Amino acid sequence: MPSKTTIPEALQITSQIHQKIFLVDGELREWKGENTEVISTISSTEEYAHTVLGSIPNMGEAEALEALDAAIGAFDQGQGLWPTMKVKDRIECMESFVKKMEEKREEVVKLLMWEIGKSMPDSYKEFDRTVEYIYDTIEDYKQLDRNSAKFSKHDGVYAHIRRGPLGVVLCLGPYNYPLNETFALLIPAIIMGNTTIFKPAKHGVLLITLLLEAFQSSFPKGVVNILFGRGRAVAAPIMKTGKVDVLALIGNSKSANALQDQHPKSNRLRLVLGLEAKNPAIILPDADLDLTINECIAGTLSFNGQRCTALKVVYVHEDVKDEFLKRFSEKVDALKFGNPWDEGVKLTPLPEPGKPDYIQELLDDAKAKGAKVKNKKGGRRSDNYIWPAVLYPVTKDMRVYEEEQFGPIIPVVSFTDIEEPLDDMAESNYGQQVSLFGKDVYTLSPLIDTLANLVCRVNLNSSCQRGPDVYPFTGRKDSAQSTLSVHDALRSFSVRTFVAFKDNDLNNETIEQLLEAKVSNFLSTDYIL
Ligand SMILES: O=C[C@H](O)COP(=O)(O)O
Repeated sequence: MPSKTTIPEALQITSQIHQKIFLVDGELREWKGENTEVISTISSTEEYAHTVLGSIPNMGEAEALEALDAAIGAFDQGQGLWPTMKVKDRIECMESFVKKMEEKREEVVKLLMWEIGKSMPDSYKEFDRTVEYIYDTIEDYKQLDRNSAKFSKHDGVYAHIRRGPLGVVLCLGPYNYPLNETFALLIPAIIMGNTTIFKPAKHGVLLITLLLEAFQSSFPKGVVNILFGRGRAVAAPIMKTGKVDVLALIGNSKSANALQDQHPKSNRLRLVLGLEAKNPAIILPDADLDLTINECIAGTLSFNGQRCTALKVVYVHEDVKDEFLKRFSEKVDALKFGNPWDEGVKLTPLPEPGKPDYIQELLDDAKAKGAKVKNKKGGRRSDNYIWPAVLYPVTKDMRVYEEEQFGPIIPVVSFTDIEEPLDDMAESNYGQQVSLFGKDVYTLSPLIDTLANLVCRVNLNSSCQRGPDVYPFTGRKDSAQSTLSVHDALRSFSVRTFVAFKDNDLNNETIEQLLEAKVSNFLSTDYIL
């Protein structure tokens, strides 16, 4: 693992990328219009102020509609193209892509650090986790296909049931996991036989351009179309046509709702959405505080709290509140701030110029309404960074109680009756995960049952997280639509479809011939009988 990266090295990578290229209908096309500068997140520090890493095309309606036409063409042209292609051939395309992607590991990781400020270990983890996700998806897809080889028979009717694609998928990924979360949508959508239009987020976008050629050379034309620009300029015109079958987005519900509203037949639209969350930690009086504090540090502050799964409010029982606040605050102040490649760094620059100002607003609002900053460094500004603030007591009238802060600020609420956090969770607009810290099984057991009906994942004595990627990733209320995971995503991007036939002489003969001919995925699978 390289120990350091430098601006010249980052610029060398970006200068080798042909930054004015986009992918439509199997062609890497040259963009001749306006561009937008990509400024490094590390620019928020004085040392690297205003480092321009490159630029990306500022596309609009014309390119968006060309990409849509290409995706529709690749889906609709019938026999032999992507949706009807033999499963093993589709798998070969995906294997070819992932192999080419693996060759780009070092460059992609460096751009993750420079573009979004993710620490070096976490950047490698994001890349490796994504590659593993693709291989696991391929394996799971093979298994799905193998299982579908079995015929059903009920009341004299045979059925061969498979999973088929839904159509055209518009895929929009987030800046905090520009590779992993985007590909957690894109890869299952593609492998299931859908065709796609993908637009990366505004941060973490150059690293996608590193992979354009791998996409172009691995998949038939029109299967993957990649555009750049603002969501409003690119995604909205596509939605307005009403020709998108799936909106796949990880981001905020405001964008998801706005796009959904553009679709004239939104009742036909499948939604695969990963949205906001306000995951709480609940600390019971008998919790192991050493473990709890470590888990809460990771849960609240990994990648500066810029994770939808981050712990965004801590409920601590009154009996252990003082000790928790003291020790937790000391640990927060002992974390190391620095550039992503610095050894042992836990806090890194924030990507959006407005983010530290927003955190400051939340902090000022809470302080004006009676909360105190419990850690010595809390709220200090250094360059464009704001040091994590541990806030107590936080009350319902404060903005930080309600809003998904998605950054380094930690609201703490104390309770004496467990009904208090449970009522808050029941009233919340969100329902993704919870972390529960405690030991007594007779207290934990009924609580786990209750919590499991309020959120979709209860983490016992551990922080909230999405992975391992084989586990379901979803949420209740405004937190999600559909489920992601290696296994679930294949189902989220497909529909069950089948061929049925009555048991008669003509059919018996026809089926035998179809099985023999092996020309379609139906009634002729390689694994059948
Ligand atoms: O932004 C939300 C991500 O899904 C969080 O994923 P993670 O728990 O793996 O960091």
